[in-house]
Amino acid sequence: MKFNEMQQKAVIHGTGPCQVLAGPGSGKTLTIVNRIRYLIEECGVRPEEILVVTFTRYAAAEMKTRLRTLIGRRNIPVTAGTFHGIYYGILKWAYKIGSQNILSEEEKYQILKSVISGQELEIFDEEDFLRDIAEEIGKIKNNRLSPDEFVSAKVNADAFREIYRAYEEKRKSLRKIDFDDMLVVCYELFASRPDILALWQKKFKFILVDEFQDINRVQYDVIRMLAVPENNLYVVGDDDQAIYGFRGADSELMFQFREDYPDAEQIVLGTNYRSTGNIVKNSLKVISHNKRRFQKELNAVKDSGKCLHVQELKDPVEEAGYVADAIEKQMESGAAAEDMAVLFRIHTDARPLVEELIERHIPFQMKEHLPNIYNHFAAKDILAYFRLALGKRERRDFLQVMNRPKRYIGRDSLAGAEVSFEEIRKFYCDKDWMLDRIDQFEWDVKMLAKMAPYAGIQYIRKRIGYDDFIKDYAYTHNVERQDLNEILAELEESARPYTTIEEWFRHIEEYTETLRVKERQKSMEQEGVRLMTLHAAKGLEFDTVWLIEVNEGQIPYKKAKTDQQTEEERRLFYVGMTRAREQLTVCYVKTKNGKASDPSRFVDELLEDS
Ligand SMILES: Nc1ncnc2c1ncn2[C@@H]1O[C@H](COP(=O)(O)OP(=O)(O)OP(=O)(O)O)[C@@H](O)[C@H]1O
Repeated sequence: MKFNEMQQKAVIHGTGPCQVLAGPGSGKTLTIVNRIRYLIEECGVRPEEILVVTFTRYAAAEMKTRLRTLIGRRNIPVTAGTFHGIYYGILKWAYKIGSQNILSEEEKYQILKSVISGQELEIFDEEDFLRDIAEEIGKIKNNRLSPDEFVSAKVNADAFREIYRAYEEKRKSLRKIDFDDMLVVCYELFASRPDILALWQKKFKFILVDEFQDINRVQYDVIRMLAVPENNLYVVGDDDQAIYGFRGADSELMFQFREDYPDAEQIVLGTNYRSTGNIVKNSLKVISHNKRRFQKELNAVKDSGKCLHVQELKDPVEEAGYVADAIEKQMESGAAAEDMAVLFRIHTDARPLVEELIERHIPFQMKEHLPNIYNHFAAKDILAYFRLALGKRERRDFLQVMNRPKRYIGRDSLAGAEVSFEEIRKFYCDKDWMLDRIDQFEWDVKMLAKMAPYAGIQYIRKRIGYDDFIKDYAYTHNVERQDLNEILAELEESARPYTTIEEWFRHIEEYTETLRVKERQKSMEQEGVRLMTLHAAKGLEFDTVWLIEVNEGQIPYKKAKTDQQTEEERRLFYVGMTRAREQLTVCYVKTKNGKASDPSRFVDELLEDS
C-alpha cells in the first residue's frame, strides 16, 4: 500500500509533540503502525521505549497484530494497551496490587445496589438507574471533581453525595479500587513521587495515543506527566468523532493540546479510503454545521458511487419492514449479511426490526443487550390482564393487576394458588361497594376476552383505568409519565398485527426466547446482519448501512439540551454515516407510538442544497 503525502509526513515525524487530525477512513491505524515501525527500524528506537495507548483492548490487540505482520517478527516488546491497562500495570509495580484489589463491574453494581436499597429513592428502572449513577461516579473521578460540586441528573444533591460517600466507604472497606480509581491513584502516585515518575518517563520515550478525542482529564494529565521531558507525545484523533462526552471524555483537550504544546507539529490526514464520494460529501455536509471543530478537508478516493438515499416511512413497524425487504434483496443478490449493518441511537429503537427479522428468519447479530419490553412492569400488567381474559386464574396474575387501578382488594382475599372471582366475592360478601368493584373487574376481564390485543390494550388503558394508575404511579414514584406512556404505546404497536391474544402471546414467547439465545451467543463469532447503536459502531465499517429512526428526539436524542450536547449528537450521526463503504440509507418515520414525529434536523441538513 502506498502512503499519501500526509500519511507519509505523519509516519516520519521526528521528535517532539505531534497532533495528527484524521478524518474517518483516512488510515489512522495504518499510520500509527507504520510510525512505530519507522521508529524501530529507521530511528533505532528500542521497542521497549514505545508506549501505544488505545481505547479498547480489542484495538490494542489489533495494533500489535498489525505490527507483527508489518515488521515480520513475532515478539515486539512495544507496550500497547488501554489507559486502564497501562495505569494498572504501573500501580501493580508500585503498590504490588493484583486483580484481587480491583473491584469488578459486578461488585461495583452490587455495592451500588446495596447502597441505594438503604435510601428512600423512587426508582423506576433499577438497571438504568445503577448504570447512570455508576457513570456519574466515573465522571467525578475522571475529571477529578468533588462530589459536592457535581450536579447529578438522577437524584438530588444530598442523595447523590450520600450514594457517593457510602459507595466509597464500602469500596475502601473491601480494600479495592474501581476502574476509574486506577487513573486517579496513578495521577496521585506520579504527583507525589517524582522519583517513581522519573523511572517511567525514562522507560517510555515515545508515546502514541490513538482516538485522542476520547481522552478525559485525568488520562490527559497523567500522559502529559509521563511524556516529560522530551514530550515525544504523538496523538491521533478526529474531533468530529468525539462521542463520549457524556461519560467524561473531553474533546476540548484536543484544542488544549495545541495550547499546551504550541510548537507541536500539526498534520491532517484528509483522504478517505473507505467510503464513496457521495457518502463522504453528505457526511461532511452534516458535520460542517458544528461550530466547535477543526476545519479540515476530507476527499474520497473512491468514485461518487450510489446516491445517498433518504427514506420516509409511516412508523417504526413500516420502517422495519422496509429495512428487512432491503436486506433480503441484498442477500438474494449475493451480499453477505455480515457486510450489512443497521445502526440506531438507542438500543430499544431496534425492537420492531428485531421482531421483523425473527419473523422472517433473517440472521442477525446484536452487539448490545436489548432489554425485553415484555419484561417491563407495564407489559407484565397488560399480559396478566390478558391471561385472566383467557380464563387463567393464577394468584400471581391477580396480585399483579387487582389494584392497578386501585380496587382496594386485599391479598388475604386470595385463598390459594388458583383464584376465582367467586371466592373474592365471598370474602367481601358484607361489603356492597367491594362487590360492585369485583363485578366490574370480572366483567372487564370477560370483555377483554372478546377483543384483539390492540383493542384490548386500549380497553385496559382507557376503560379499565390503567392510564389513571400510570398517572398516579408516575407522580408517586417521581418518574416521567411520558416514559411510561411510551412503553404502553409501544406495546400497542407491537400488538397491532395480531388478531388473537394467543397469537400475540406466541409471538412474545418466540421473541423472548430469541433474545435469550442471542444474549448467550453474544461472545461467539456469528453470521448475520449487524445491529448496533451508533456508539458501538465506532471504528467499524460495512458495505451497506441503514440508519434508522433518524427523528428529532431520537437523534439528536431528547436529552441533548445544550448546543454542546447537540453537537455531540451530530458527531454521533456523522460516525454512523461514515461507517458505510458503498451504500447508505437514512430512514425516518412520520409517527411513533401513535404520535407525529419530525425528521431529525440532521435529515434537513442532508437535504439542504449544497
Ligand atoms: N494509503 C492508502 N491506500 C489504500 N488504502 C488505504 C490507505 N490508507 C488507508 N487505507 C484503507 O482505508 C480504510 C480505512 O482505514 P482505517 O480503518 O485505518 O481508518 P480510520 O482512520 O481508523 O477510520 P475511522 O476513524 O473512521 O474508524 C482501511 O481499509 C485502510 O486499509
